[in-house]
Amino acid sequence: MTAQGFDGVERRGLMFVLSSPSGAGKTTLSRMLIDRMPGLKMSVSATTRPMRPGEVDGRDYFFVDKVKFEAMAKQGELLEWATVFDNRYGTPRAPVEAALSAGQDVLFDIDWQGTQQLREKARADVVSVFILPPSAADLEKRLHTRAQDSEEVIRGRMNRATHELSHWAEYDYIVVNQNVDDAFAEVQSILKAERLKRERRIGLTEFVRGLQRQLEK
Ligand SMILES: Nc1nc2c(ncn2[C@@H]2O[C@H](COP(=O)(O)OP(=O)(O)O)[C@@H](O)[C@H]2O)c(=O)[nH]1
Ligand SMILES: Nc1ncnc2c1ncn2[C@@H]1O[C@H](COP(=O)(O)OP(=O)(O)O)[C@@H](O)[C@H]1O
Repeated sequence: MTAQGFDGVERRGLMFVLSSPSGAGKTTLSRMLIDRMPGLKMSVSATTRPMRPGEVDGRDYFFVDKVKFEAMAKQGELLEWATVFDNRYGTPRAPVEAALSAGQDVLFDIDWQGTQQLREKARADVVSVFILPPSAADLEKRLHTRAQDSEEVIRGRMNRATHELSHWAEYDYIVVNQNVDDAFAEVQSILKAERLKRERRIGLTEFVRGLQRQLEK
């Protein structure tokens, strides 16, 4: 699984994970990353939760029923999966493997349970970012302004936020999403720096040898 860096040095593709309590801004930041960062592909999850207004099957999620989800899990088609808010969510394996071997990095919007499973499978290739809301009041306001869930679902998501938050320290980076442009710039810097890490850049030895040969002439 290798990617060509923008400077021509070959490197391993990475798995870039964003997690947060619901409403903190993962979806917003993911869309900005996909639009503005070449070489990054979104992993589209399968879920048993109902589609929200404005969501598109195959773009936001693959919306499947419980029977289909169980069959996918049983046949090893999911790289990881978890139950969140009484619904099942999982990452289809094939598109991730195809993207990585085509030299792309893959972006995941998954919860802490999925992040743990990815880390167990490919620790060195996983870069994880936890997004925090600036305050509980902002989180609640964002869940309301999104206007896509019932009062009851919003209450459930607020109640679960404390549990989600408790996993913040398992992540490599923490970003507070107060101003969305600032938060995006921070997440983008993390990805740019991680792409340059020496241990991912398997083509470096050859590149430096080439430089040395040129210097010796
Ligand atoms: N483990 C795992 N979690 C997922 C996956 N897809 C989405 N999630 C998480 O499930 C939670 C609920 O997602 P969703 O219903 O879209 O609500 P959101 O929190 O408003 O984005 C979020 O924490 C997502 O990150 C997946 O494939 N695997
Ligand atoms: N920095 C921000 N300031 C104000 N509103 C925001 C900010 N970031 C995201 N939002 C809004 O908050 C709502 C929830 O964001 P979303 O990206 O759907 O969160 P998540 O995917 O984590 O559940 C959306 O309506 C989004 O437009």
